Amino acid sequence: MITGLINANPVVYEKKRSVDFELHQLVFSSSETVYGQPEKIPCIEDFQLMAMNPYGRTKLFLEEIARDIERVDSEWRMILLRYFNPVGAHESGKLGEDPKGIPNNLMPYIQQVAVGRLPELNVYGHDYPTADGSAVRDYIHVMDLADGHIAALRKLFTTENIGCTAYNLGTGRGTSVLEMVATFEKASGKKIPIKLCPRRAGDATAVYASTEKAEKELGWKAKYGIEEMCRDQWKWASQNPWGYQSQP
Ligand SMILES: O=c1ccn([C@@H]2O[C@H](COP(=O)(O)OP(=O)(O)O[C@H]3O[C@H](CO)[C@@H](O)[C@H](O)[C@H]3O)[C@@H](O)[C@H]2O)c(=O)[nH]1
Repeated sequence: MITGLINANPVVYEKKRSVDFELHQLVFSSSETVYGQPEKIPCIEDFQLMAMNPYGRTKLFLEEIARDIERVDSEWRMILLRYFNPVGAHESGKLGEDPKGIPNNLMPYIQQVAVGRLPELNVYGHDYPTADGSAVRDYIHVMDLADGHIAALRKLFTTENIGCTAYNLGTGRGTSVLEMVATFEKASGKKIPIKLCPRRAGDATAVYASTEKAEKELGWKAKYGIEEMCRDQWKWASQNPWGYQSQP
């Protein structure tokens, strides 16, 4: 029996292929982005879903395809894991994220400012209806995320009638962009210069997870807070300022 774990790549469902490989169990890496601009927070798994940007639509489409497959072929067992915002690195400082080019995401960008590769962080949006005006997300340590996958696989292997079920992988805590910058500055001892910029198109105001379903059904709960996320991200960055490359 093969269990598939796939990320952003589209999955093409081919009956013949699934029979050849006996692939009928799948963990899909979905994303909090499928909640779009939620009317209420925390986000609960049975909320109505929507896409606010092209990336979000890929995740939404793939979730829908997974649900369609399960509806027509009950042999399938699928878990859709909705990652919130994964950050941090392995605590050894040897494994971390190394995006190509200028990073799109907040933490890799902050990290590159801290090591001197970029001059300042553009903070997209300072007029959101949040405590400090910057957008709020649910950041989750990558090691917690990894444990969440193990819990999901256990659930998949032991639950005959799981069907196609979604779980949030988040901490349940919302943190603003400016709070994240301040926490990283503390963890690294580096000043992160910021420039307040207009909102980025396609961004939601505030998104964080309800963790109840994952806690109850997967027996999984995030252990780390933003201090540990920033500590481990900085360990990786300070030991590997140019990621896996030597300095160009
Ligand atoms: O240079 C930057 C980058 C981001 N942000 C803000 O920081 C927040 C978080 O942004 P980002 O790290 O890009 O993540 P999101 O856009 O919230 O989430 C996307 O990126 C995540 C990390 O890959 C995925 O987990 C999500 O599914 C996907 O929706 C947002 O308010 C951004 O506007 C900045 O202010 N400056």
